Amino acid sequence: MGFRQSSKATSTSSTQILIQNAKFITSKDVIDVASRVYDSYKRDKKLCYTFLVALSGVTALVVHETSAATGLMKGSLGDFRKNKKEKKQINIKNRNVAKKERSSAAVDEQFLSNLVQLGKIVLPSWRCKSVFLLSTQTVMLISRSYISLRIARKGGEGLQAVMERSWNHFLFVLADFYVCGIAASIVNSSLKYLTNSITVNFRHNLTKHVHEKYLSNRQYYKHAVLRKGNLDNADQRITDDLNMWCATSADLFSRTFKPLLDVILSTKRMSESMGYKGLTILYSYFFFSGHVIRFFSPPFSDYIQETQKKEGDFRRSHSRLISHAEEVAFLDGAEREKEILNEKLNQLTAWSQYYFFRQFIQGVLDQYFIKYGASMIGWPVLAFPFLLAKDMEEKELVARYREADTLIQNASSSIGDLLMVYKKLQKLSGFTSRVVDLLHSVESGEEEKEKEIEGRSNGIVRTSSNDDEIEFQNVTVFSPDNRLLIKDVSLKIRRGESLFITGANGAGKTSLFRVLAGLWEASEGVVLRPRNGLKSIKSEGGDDGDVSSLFYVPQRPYLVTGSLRDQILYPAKQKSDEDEFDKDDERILECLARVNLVKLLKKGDRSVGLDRLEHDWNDVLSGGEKQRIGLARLYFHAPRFAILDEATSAINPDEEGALYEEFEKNNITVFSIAHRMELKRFHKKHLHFKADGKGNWTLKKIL
Ligand SMILES: Nc1ncnc2c1ncn2[C@@H]1O[C@H](COP(=O)(O)OP(=O)(O)OP(=O)(O)O)[C@@H](O)[C@H]1O
Repeated sequence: MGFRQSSKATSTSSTQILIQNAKFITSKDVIDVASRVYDSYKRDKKLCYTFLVALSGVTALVVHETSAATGLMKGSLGDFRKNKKEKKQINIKNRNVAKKERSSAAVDEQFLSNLVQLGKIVLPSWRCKSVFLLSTQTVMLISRSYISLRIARKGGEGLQAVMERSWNHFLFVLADFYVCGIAASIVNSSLKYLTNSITVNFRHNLTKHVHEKYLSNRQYYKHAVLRKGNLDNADQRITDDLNMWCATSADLFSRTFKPLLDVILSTKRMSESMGYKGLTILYSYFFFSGHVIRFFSPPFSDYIQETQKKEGDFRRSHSRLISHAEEVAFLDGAEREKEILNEKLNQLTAWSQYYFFRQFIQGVLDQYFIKYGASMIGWPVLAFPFLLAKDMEEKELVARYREADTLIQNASSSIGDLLMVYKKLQKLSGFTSRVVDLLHSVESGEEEKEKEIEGRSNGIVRTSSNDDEIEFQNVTVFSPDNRLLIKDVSLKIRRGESLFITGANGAGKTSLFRVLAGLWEASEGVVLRPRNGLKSIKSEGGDDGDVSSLFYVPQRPYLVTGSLRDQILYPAKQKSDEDEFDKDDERILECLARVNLVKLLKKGDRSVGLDRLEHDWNDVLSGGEKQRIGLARLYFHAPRFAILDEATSAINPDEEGALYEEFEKNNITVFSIAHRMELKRFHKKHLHFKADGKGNWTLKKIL
C-alpha cells in the first residue's frame, strides 16, 4: 500500500492529515483494503451465516406482508369497481391489591403453567407464522451478538493501529468497522420489526381465541348482565390486557435471549485474555445483588393488575356517559357525572403516584447494585490481569485492555439486562394473571353448557316434537338474587293462540321468557319449544338458513352499527348473491312501509336509500321510531312465535291495531307483555302475574 507518513502529522489536525494523505491513496489501495475487509468477513463464518439466514427470514416476511397488503388493496379496489353492492358490504365491514395470601400474579409454578396455557394459544402449531417469526428473531439475535463481538474487537485493533502509527492497519480497521455498522443497523431495525410482528401475531391468535369463547353460550350476557364469575371490564381485558400481554411476552424473549447470549460469548472471549478467576468474582457479585434486589422488590405484578383494574373502571365511566348522553343532558346531570368521573380519576391518579414512587425507590436500588456496583467490581477485575502481565508488549496490552474493557461493559450491561428480566417477568405475570382470569371465566361457560345438556340443572329446556307449540310444565323461576318470581307455571300455547301477559313491575313477566330463551335457568319444570327456536340465523347455516322460530322484540330495540338495511336484517347479514340481495331489499322496503318508516330512506334510488349510514342509530331515531324498526325486523324474519316486551308502548295507539293485524296476516303468534289493557283484544289468552311474592298467577281465555 502506498500510504506515506506526513512530517507535519503531529502539528496538524486529524482531518488535515487525512486530506493530505488522501492524494497518496491509489485505486489499487482502495481495492486492496476492500479485498482485505472481504477476506476478513469470509473468515468470520459464524457471523456471515447467521446474518444471511436472519436476513433471508426478514426478507421473506417483508415480501409476504407486502404482497398480502397489495392483494388486499387490489382486491378491495377490484370489488369496488366490479360490484357496487359488494362495495357497500366492504364499507360496512370497515368500524381489572397487593397483600393477598398468595399473590394471584406471583412469578411461580402457577405462572409457568399459565404461560404454557397461553403459549399453546399463541403458537398453535410448529408451522404457524409466529414460530417462523420467533426462529428468524433467534437467528437475528445470534447475529447481533456476533456483530457486537466484532465491533469490540475492532475497537481494540483500531487502538493498536494508532499505537503502531500504521495508516495501513488503521484504514483497514475503519473500513471493517463501517461494514459492521451497516450490518448492525439492519439487524437492530429487523429485531424491532420482528418483535412488533410477533406481538401482532400473538394478539391476533389470542384475541380470536377469546372471541370464540366469549361469544359462545352467551358468555357476554352471563358476564355483563348476570355478573357470573365476577369478570370486571371484559372489554378492557380483551382490547388492552391481551395486547399488553402479547407485547410484554414478545419483548421478554428478545430481552432474555440476547443478553444471555452476549454474556456467554463475551465471557468466552474475555476468558482468553483475563482467565476465569476475575470473571467468577464478577458473576458471584451479580448473583448476590440479584438476590438482594429480588428480596426488596415490591409485588409489581399485583400493582400492574391493580393499575389495569383502575384504568378499566375509569374508562367504563366514560363509556357510560357516551351511551347515556341524552338522558344525562335532559336531566342536566353534567355536574354529577363530573363528580363520578373525577372520583375515578382521583383513584387512578393516587394509585399511579404510589406505583411510580415504588418504582422510583426500586430504580435507585437497581441502578446502584446493577449499574455502578458492576463497574466498581468490573474495573479491578478487568485491570488486575493486565497489571500483572509484565511481559506483554505495550501496544498489544493497550489493544487487549481496550477490547476487554468493551467486552466487560457489554457483559455487565447484559447481566444487568438479565437481572432486569425479573422485573419484566413480574410485569408479564401481572398481565398473565388478568388474561388467564378472562380465559377461565369465558371457558367456565362451556362446562355449564355441558351440565345443562346432561340435564343436571333442575329446570330443563327441551325441543318439542311439535314446531307449532310452546309449553311450560310446572315452571318455577327465581331471580338471580334468589327471589321467587313465578311458581309452578303450566301452559301450552299453540300457533294462532296469542298470549297477553300482564303484572306489576318486577313481577317476572320478562323473566318467564328469559327462561324460554335459555338466558336464565328455571329452578324447576320443563319448557318445550320449537326446533330451531333459539338458534341464531348464522348457526342455522349462513344466509340461507332457517329463520329463528322464536323472535324477541324489546321495548328499546337493539340498533346495530351499519346501514338502515342492517337494522332490519339483524341478526342476519346481507346476502352476497345479487338476486337474493335484491329480493331482501324488496322485502325490507315492504316491512318499512308497513311500520311507516319509508321517510328514513335516503332520497333517490329506493334501494340506495337502504344504504343510509348513521354513526349511531340510537342518536337519530325517536323512541317510537326505534320500536317501529323492531317491528319491521320482526315482519322481515316472520318467525312462528314472537315475544313483544312492551314493544309498541311508544307507538300511537290508533296505529297498534293495524300493526297487530299484520301479525295475524303473517301467521306470527305473539306473546305480548304490556301494561295497557287495550291490547288485550288482539289475543286469545291472558296470563296475569300477581306479584305477591309467592309466585302466583292466573290464566284466562279472552272471549
Ligand atoms: N340481571 C339481574 N340481576 C338481578 N336481578 C334481576 C336481573 N334481571 C332482573 N332482575 C330482577 O328480576 C325481577 C323480575 O324482572 P322482570 O324483568 O321479569 O320484571 P317484569 O315483570 O318484566 O317487570 P317490568 O314490567 O318492570 O318490565 C325484578 O325484580 C328484577 O329486579
